[in-house]
Amino acid sequence: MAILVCGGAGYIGSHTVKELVDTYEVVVLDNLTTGFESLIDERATFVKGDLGDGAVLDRIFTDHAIDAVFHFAANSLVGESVENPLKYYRNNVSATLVLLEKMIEHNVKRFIFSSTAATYGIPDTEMITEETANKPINPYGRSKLMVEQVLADIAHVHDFQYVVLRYFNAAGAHESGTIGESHDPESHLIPIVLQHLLGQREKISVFGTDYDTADGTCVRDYIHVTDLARAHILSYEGMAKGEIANETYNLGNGAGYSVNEIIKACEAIAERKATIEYADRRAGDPATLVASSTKIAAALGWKPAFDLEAIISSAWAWHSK
Ligand SMILES: NC(=O)c1ccc[n+]([C@@H]2O[C@H](COP(=O)([O-])OP(=O)(O)OC[C@H]3O[C@@H](n4cnc5c(N)ncnc54)[C@H](O)[C@@H]3O)[C@@H](O)[C@H]2O)c1
Ligand SMILES: O=c1ccn([C@@H]2O[C@H](COP(=O)(O)OP(=O)(O)O[C@H]3O[C@H](CO)[C@H](O)[C@H](O)[C@H]3O)[C@@H](O)[C@H]2O)c(=O)[nH]1
Repeated sequence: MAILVCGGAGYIGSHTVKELVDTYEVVVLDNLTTGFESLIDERATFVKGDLGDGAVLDRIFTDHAIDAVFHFAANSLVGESVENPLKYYRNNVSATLVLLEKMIEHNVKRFIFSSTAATYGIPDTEMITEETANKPINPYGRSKLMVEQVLADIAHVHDFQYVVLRYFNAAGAHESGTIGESHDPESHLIPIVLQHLLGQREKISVFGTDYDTADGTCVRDYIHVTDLARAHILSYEGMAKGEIANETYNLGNGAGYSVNEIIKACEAIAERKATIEYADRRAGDPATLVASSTKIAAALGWKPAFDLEAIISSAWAWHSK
């Protein structure tokens, strides 16, 4: 049995492929719009193509005995989604519908979906559980929530099971040092700070200092990419064993760090001093997003193995190379 990883040339997808290939046959489908072929483990079969191309999916589902699809492929820049909503609804929703139709047609029954904390919008609680209301405030978050709703509807009428994983802030790099966070352009805080400390950026802009948090900067929950990868494998195996089906889980460390705290932690690991510019708020940023991940811990025994220091150290090792 094989696993199809859509978006397996991207940051989180490629780390998950690396965890999968020891045990499973893996097929990666990616159009390389934001991903890199060099990140894909050579033991996986790579098909360059688009999620929305039914003919490519027909070929993959005919040529390989696919038991499950892990779906990472999406556009995921919040600001861009506000500027260009149709791109997000087309790629994150419409193309996903083609994938789901082809799965049903070819009798592929298991699906793991990369969702996001952005479905919660600006939550009215500091510790977000899966019961916290979904009120996305941008097209990116809405596009992910739409797919979540589609999944519930189709699982109702088809022989089809899914797990939705709502990641908080993915960060860190693979322990082998061979792959790490590679977005171009990079928008995420930790790689930006590390690139600056390596002399690749002039300064760091801190977006907003007047939030209702201890030091005025935004607080986020950073989770190691390998912990995310392992949650996918546990979710798949839980579904395959019949232990879980049609569930939604948060994935975070349960600890919040402010932008200032992240910069300080990066400075300590890199043993270098950053040049910081305090800038205006970035549109669409909630003050605080911290996950309660007790639901997946109870259901599947998932627990993060990496704390903030391990996350930043692994990212520093990758970026320094
Ligand atoms: N990085 C984070 O902190 C974070 C947080 C929450 C959720 N997510 C979600 O996790 C997933 C992976 O994020 P990432 O940071 O690895 O992003 P990424 O951009 O590195 O990876 C996405 C991959 O999907 C591919 N892709 C996009 N559209 C495609 C299409 N139509 N057909 C085929 N391939 C396509 C891209 O080429 C890329 O390789 C996304 O769905 C994202 O929304 C990420
Ligand atoms: O140069 C920078 C970059 C970021 N930040 C701040 O650092 C925090 C973290 O920002 P990231 O861009 O690293 O991450 P986000 O919290 O914005 O986004 C992440 O979580 C979101 C859910 O809320 C989405 O899922 C998204 O895909 C995922 O990357 C935010 O307060 C942001 O304003 C800065 O101050 N300066």
